[in-house]
Amino acid sequence: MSAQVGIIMGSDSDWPVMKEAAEILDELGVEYEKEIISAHRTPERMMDYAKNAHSRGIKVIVAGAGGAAHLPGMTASITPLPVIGVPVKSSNSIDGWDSVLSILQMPGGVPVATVALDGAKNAGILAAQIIGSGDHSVLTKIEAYKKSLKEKVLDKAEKFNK
Ligand SMILES: Nc1c(C(=O)O)ncn1[C@@H]1O[C@H](COP(=O)(O)O)[C@@H](O)[C@H]1O
Repeated sequence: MSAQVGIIMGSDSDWPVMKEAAEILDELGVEYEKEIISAHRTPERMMDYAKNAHSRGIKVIVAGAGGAAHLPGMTASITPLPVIGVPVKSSNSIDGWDSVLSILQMPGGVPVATVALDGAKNAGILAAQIIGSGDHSVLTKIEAYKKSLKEKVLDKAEKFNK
C-alpha cells in the first residue's frame, strides 16, 4: 500500500523529534512518507508538496517545525487535507514558545491541529486515528494500543503499594 500519512519537517535537525511520529505509525501499521520541506527555505517544494499530496493518496499531513514555524500553516493554506502541526523546540528557540504560538494561532478558516511541544508521538497517533475512522484494521490496532496503555498503568498501580 502507498503512504497515507505525509510527515514533513522544516529541517533534518527536527528528525530526532519527528521520528517519534514515524515510530508510532510503524507500530499502528500505517504507511507514511517523510520529507524535509521548508516554507522559508524551499517555498516551491512546499507548494508542490501541499498541492499534490492528496492526489498521490496522502490522507493526513503531520508537519513539524521550530522557531518561526510557518510550514504547518502554509501547508494547511494550500492542501485540502487535515494538517497536524508539531511545534519543535529547536536549538535557537525562545524555549519553544515561538514555534508553539506560530503553529497554534492560525487565522479563522485555516485550521492546524496543534499537538504539544515536541509532541510528535501524539501527532502520529492522531494521524492514525483519522485514518482509522475509515479503516477497520487501523482502528483495531488503536484499540489494542489503548488497551496496552491501560494495562501498563494498572500494572504499575498494583505494584505501587506492594
Ligand atoms: N520553521 C522552519 C521552517 C518553516 O517554517 O518553513 N523551515 C525551517 N524551519 C525551522 O528552523 C529550525 C532550525 O533549522 P536548522 O537546524 O536547519 O537551522 C528547525 O526547527 C526548522 O524546522
